[in-house]
Amino acid sequence: MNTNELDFSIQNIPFGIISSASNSKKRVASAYGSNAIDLTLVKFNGPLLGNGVAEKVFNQCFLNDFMELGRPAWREARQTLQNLIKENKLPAESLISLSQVQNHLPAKIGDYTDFYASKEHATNVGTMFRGKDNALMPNWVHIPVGYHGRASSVVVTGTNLKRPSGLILDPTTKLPYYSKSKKMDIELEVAFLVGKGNNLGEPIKFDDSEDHIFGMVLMNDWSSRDIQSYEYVPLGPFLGKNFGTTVSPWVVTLDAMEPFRTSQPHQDPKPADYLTGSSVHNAGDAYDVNLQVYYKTPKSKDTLICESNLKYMYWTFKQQLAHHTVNGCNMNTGDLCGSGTISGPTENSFGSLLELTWNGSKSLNIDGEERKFLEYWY
Ligand SMILES: O=C(O)/C=C/C(=O)CC(=O)CC(=O)O
Ligand SMILES: [Ca+2]
Ligand SMILES: [Mg+2]
Repeated sequence: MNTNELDFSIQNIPFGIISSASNSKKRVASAYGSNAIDLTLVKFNGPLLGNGVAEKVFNQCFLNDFMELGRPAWREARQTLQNLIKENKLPAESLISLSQVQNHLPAKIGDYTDFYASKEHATNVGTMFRGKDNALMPNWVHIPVGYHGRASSVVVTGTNLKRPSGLILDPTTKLPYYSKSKKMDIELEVAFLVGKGNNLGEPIKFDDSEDHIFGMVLMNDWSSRDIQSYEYVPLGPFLGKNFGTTVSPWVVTLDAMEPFRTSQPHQDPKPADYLTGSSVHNAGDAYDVNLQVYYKTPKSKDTLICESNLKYMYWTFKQQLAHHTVNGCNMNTGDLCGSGTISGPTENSFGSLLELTWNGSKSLNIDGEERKFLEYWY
């Protein structure tokens, strides 16, 4: 098999936390081909990771200590691993089949913020919640709109979540009643993890923002639409969102993403200077990454319901980080920032069931079964 075609090619070299049957201790790993690479069993001799530093930061149950070292150290780890792979010198004992490892939450996440960066998603949701004349608020094209989420309920993919209950509106009586959510939804997102933070009062400049981003994970911002649509006025998402958010276990660094750089959607009006920096505006700060959502019922096969792309984000991660800190807000190592639901221009690229079924007004065909939101037996 050509390993360049694998998710875990020599270009990728992601970082994550694993444990295994033979060693139940959580520790830092990378992945190559069909194996995890246990980084506690690899020798790192470089200037930044030698002298016992690697042993210290890789013998941890979260990536935070490694992330705190900064981009030159992340690069050194990546290059060391790429060289060892090329020379076929990875120690045999460091390789564990991915089917034999358990993946864990990659970082200790202190704070979680979720943005709202797809213009198509914001317009679609706004149309459904507020009507088409108030769909996209006038501020949306000037600032990357976001809200503070809840870090405690961010868990690794595969963790079971319970359907939330709460107050939802009865459209006839116009009064809320307590119920299990009947409109359980997903949100297709990519999130970045902050590597190095900033001091309170000292914004991260747009031009420096990439050095503060450790890497990206896939994220599902599970959402209860009936709880959300009742509670969100005027302060925004709360219990409809904070019952669980899942992230992928492997963090893909920005260096791995370099070949996929592309332009973001045209920004008109041109954003404020702190959101564009000194470079030519929109010089390629977006990433071309195909994203897919599959729906599976207990009986069905995996059924493709959405094909989107990370490049549809109107506001880039660099702009989001510059914006988040422009007022002096401090970010810490391990903070998680979600892109916002990544919907594209066509109907099959909508990143939530809310949009794909237009708030339940039409159904999806899942391998012969009809679905609107995530099944609820009334
Ligand atoms: O009230 C609205 O317009 C909707 C807000 C959200 O659903 C927030 C959210 O999670 C943003 C996103 O994922 O793009
Ligand atoms: Ca979201
Ligand atoms: Mg969520």
